Amino acid sequence: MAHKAGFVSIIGKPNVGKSTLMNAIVGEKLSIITPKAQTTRHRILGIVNSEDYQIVFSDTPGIIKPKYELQDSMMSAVSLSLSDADLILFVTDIHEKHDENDVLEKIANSNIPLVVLINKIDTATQELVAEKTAFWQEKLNPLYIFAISALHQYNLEGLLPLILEHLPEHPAYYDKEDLTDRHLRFFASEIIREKIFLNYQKEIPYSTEVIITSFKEEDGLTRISAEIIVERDSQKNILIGKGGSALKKVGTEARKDIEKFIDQKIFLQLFVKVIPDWRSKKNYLKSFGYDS
Ligand SMILES: Nc1nc2c(ncn2[C@@H]2O[C@H](COP(=O)(O)OP(=O)(O)OP(=O)(O)O)[C@@H](O)[C@H]2O)c(=O)[nH]1
Repeated sequence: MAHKAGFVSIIGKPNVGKSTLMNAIVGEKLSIITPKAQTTRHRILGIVNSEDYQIVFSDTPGIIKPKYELQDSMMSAVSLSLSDADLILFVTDIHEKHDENDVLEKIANSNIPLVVLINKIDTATQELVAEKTAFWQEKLNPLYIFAISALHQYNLEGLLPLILEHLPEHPAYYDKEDLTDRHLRFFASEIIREKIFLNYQKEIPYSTEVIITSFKEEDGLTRISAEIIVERDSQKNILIGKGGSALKKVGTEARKDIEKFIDQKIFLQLFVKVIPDWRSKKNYLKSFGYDS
């Protein structure tokens, strides 16, 4: 059999379960998963390798209407991933409302083979599943529709064979040993950001960015320093907490997860820095890796 390789884009609104799905398929915790919307800002690649194929998954930021610069650059990540995909997996939450016709149009008009995944069916009745299946059939006329639960890994078995069927014959794009094209430091920053999302309320998670300023592997120990960027002094105070208690909790939780991920002891130092209005400033966004 000839070798197959290609790109699969996982697309959908925020919080529908894209990261959960990709992680279930890739089998490693590559994307961060939290119960809050829009936690995925970057285009993350997960790669599934075997002797005969290589599937490159991109997990795009949830589809949204751009409100400020940061969201603009998220939308261009979505467009980019539509442009180079061999197959689109459109993920929708079974309970989601479908008011974004512009986005659906973009997908329907892309001429790329389309599979609709109706997710979170563990939270719905059979009648609703049937109703939504008919709705998406009519709306997008996809090649296939699967009713799934990414979280409980239900009805995902058919997905891999279907993807392979639509992958072109092509040599591998990435080294077969690699699981992802991102460096460990990227995952370290994503894990820290996940802990911020889990530990703080309201606007704090959306006003922060994490930058790894140093990542040094020594014998048996990795030393990591990270800056947490916020927009205002008041946010800095909340992040740090009374006597540093809040930041300490984030640091401890992040350290444990990073240690599990890289399978090595780490020493983690966190600093909080205020950059007023960083989300609206293009040059900062660029230095954080959001290139538009
Ligand atoms: N009940 C149920 N919950 C699910 C399922 N799949 C995902 N979730 C939950 O939905 C929430 C969002 O999941 P994510 O995978 O982060 O969603 P996402 O689409 O990647 O979100 P963004 O990164 O914000 O675009 C998490 O709390 C998941 O545990 C499912 O099949 N059933």
